Amino acid sequence: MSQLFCSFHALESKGLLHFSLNQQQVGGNRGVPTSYMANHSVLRISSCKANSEILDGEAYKYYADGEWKKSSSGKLVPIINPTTRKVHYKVQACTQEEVNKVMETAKIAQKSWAKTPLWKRAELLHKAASILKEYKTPIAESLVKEIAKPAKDAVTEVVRSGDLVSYCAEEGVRILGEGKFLVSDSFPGNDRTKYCLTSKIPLGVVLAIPPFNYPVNLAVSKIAPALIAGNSLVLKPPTQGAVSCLHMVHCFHLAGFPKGLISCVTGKGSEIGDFLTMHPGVSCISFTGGDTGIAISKKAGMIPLQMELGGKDACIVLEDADLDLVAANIIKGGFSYSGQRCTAVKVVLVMESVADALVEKVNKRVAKLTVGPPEENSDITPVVSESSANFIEGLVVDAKQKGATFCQEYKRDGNLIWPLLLDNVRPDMRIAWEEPFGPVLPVIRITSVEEGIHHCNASNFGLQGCVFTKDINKAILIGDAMETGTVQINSAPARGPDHFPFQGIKDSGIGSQGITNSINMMTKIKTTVINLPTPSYSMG
Ligand SMILES: NC(=O)c1ccc[n+]([C@@H]2O[C@H](COP(=O)([O-])OP(=O)(O)OC[C@H]3O[C@@H](n4cnc5c(N)ncnc54)[C@H](O)[C@@H]3O)[C@@H](O)[C@H]2O)c1
Repeated sequence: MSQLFCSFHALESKGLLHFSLNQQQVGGNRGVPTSYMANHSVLRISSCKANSEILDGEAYKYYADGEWKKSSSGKLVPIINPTTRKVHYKVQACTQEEVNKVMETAKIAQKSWAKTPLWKRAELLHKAASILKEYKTPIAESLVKEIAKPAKDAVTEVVRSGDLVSYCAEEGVRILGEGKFLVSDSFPGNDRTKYCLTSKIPLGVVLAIPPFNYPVNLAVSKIAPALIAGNSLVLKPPTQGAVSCLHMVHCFHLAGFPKGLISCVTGKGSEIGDFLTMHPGVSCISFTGGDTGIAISKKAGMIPLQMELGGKDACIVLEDADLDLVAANIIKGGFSYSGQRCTAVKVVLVMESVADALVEKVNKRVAKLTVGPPEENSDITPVVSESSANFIEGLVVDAKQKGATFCQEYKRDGNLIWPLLLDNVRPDMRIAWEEPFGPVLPVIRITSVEEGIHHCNASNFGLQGCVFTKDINKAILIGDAMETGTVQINSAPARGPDHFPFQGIKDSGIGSQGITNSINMMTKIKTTVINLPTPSYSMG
């Protein structure tokens, strides 16, 4: 048995090799193992082969035409580990010429994919989902190193992504298997001489651009609906998160999707970003991120756009709320993954009469949050980059100068910022409106519910919001008055479960996500009309 084991410490240090070889060898189109044992020191032979495919020395290759390639640019983009602030990975800096080639092959691959039966498309997606779950360890480890996601949450992100892909395959065969049948005589002046058949057809090439904070989950939430609907897919991963995305794409490669159907191009936004989003070969853009999405929307051509952008999710707390429940949700909603979530609670609007009690309860819980490296599963880990930490600090300094009450001392070490609750924040402070994307949470005391709704609606964002009260009638009225894509009653904002519709209004986005909505968005309706020489009515 021992001769079947191989150990590659160099690769292991890159988070690539974490599986043990056993004798129940392998299945799958490209030699993918059917099962792995997470042994953390050795690896299956087939997995050695697979991983050597995606690495060139220290650098990760990009994926095009079913192959792992080095860019002809000869240049690499470094990925900085937010914890150590040192270069941890390197990815290819793809050129515009390489983007052109990817677009060409994506277009060709899509044509035959559209002719692949729906059940076969679903079957491949199920296969990719199960490989993704088997590969959770190396993908999760990249998430830890690239974006400082706590180790446990990193695994959860990958498993959730596998579930999303499977759910999407199932949902796709149901909703794409149905069309409509219309008859002409329902419209005034018409006899029943026309039968109209509608079906959903693919758009072509979908460009997917996810953000750094959920690079795997927010990539598959675009990839799976695009593929089940018969589109091809070009992925442009975020720089921080690119290696996790490449590992994830490798799972789709191993599942055996046709060549050119999925591509993953890495590189600098400044060199290939605009080139990709304005490329004539792109038929649809699904983007999740910040203000970059607004700029992309203005530059993109006449194609469907799915934009999920920033948020400033308000948490409105009424006098009758269960304050322990509110405090628990503020901690979960405001501080998990160090506040780097689009749906994080980003401003608390609490009735003055219960504000002292709530702030005290939240402070007690803040004191229990652990702060440190993601490898140790700390609650608060370094934010993604130095520039992000500097931005957050700018908001804190502004609040200090304008007289906010600091419930904790402001503390920062490199990219690590300790959790901070700012009480008595006023509307003239930047943090009342801007998205810190860090573990700093403002509390604004309000004297009426209307004041809270007004603050929520005065924001340029409208992603989610939440309201805490025991009075369901009031909750409904307040929820209806809040100009946000979703309102949560008695819980923190959240994107999942992934089949729920998810959308922002105003600067928070265009269109709606969630599995069903994304599949529909990545299709268009085609109709075929059968014209009869004489009217025909069924009698029975
Ligand atoms: N609404 C949502 O569903 C949702 C979910 C997660 C994150 N977000 C938002 O994302 C932001 C944080 O993520 P981020 O910092 O990665 O966002 P970002 O806007 O800086 O980057 C998002 C993506 O755009 C790419 N990009 C940058 N310049 C580009 C260009 N010119 N052309 C094409 N692509 C380009 C980046 O590489 C990245 O992949 C926050 O504002 C957060 O609220 C929103």
